[in-house]
Amino acid sequence: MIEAKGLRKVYGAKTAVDGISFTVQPGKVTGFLGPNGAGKSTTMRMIMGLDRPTSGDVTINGLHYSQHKAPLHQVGALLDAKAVHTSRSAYNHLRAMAATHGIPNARVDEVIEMTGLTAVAKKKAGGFSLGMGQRLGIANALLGDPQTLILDEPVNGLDPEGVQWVRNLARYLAGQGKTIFISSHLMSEMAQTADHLIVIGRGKIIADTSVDSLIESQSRKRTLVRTSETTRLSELLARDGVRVEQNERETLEVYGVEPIRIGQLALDNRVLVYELTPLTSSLEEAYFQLTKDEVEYHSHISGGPAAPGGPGASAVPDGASPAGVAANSSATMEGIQS
Ligand SMILES: Nc1ncnc2c1ncn2[C@@H]1O[C@H](COP(=O)(O)OP(=O)(O)OP(=O)(O)O)[C@@H](O)[C@H]1O
Repeated sequence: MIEAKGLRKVYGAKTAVDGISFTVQPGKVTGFLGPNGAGKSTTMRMIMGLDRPTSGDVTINGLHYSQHKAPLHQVGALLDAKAVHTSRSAYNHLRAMAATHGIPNARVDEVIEMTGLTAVAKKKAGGFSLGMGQRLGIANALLGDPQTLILDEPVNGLDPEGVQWVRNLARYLAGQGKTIFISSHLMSEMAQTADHLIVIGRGKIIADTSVDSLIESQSRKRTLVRTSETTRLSELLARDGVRVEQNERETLEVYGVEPIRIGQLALDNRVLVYELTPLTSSLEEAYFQLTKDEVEYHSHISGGPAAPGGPGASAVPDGASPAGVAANSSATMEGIQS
């Protein structure tokens, strides 16, 4: 279980994460959803002890990352693994990592198999495609058979088969009772993978709910009504203060009331209705509604957003990534190996 309480991270003048509290439960896939710059990666880095919170606290199974005696068995993470630059083969990289943590080679074979890397395991990881790099990052995260898995945008740049694979893996591991926390800026992806969603915008939590409840809470209640007496039914509804729109002939869209109320009103007034269909927003619409004021715009004209390590960044020594964390800098990857 991951528990964050009042978690906050300020970089200079920028509040990346603004006092958020949430719990990520075992046995579920929890999606961490938000537009670019919302604070997802910063939160995940704080969970993994890579960034020190400005205030607040976050624990994994009751302890800070650094307090765990065998962290690799507690939590594995793939953080921002866009590329893996190493001259070692995937196999040797994982073996070196396993050796430093007393993990048997048999587990290396297992994770290579699980992540579909068998055919390329002896090849240099530096030459891997994006998808293979992601798989290696996930293999790395799975090495200690951790109870908790944290994946930051794991499907970015993957082909449909890779996306499906990550989805199945997440669901399989959650089914085994593990805590799975996955970030994404794509609602469509999360809707198919997650049981629960934590939505973040500009460093603040804007929803912490099940996928179904999110749709329910965001969708404006609308009913499609087909009747040959649109004018009469519109007048009857309007008399009750109900908003009605006529889009096509014999078709009304009625807002904010249950279909049964419309049906009853029609029946009481002997108006023939031949269709009453509740309309719900898609999850994508619900997400857009929720985050439309929270999107952060960056100018990329003069160098883009502040680079990590910029003013006010917390001091994490180069190559000091905790074991079990895959990252996209070669320095960090080598730091893990050594
Ligand atoms: N080291 C840093 N120094 C200064 N600002 C930072 C640093 N790291 C992140 N930020 C800023 O904090 C905010 C949150 O960034 P973060 O990377 O956590 O968002 P995100 O939700 O993961 O976004 P994305 O989907 O684009 O990766 C952004 O405005 C970002 O520019």
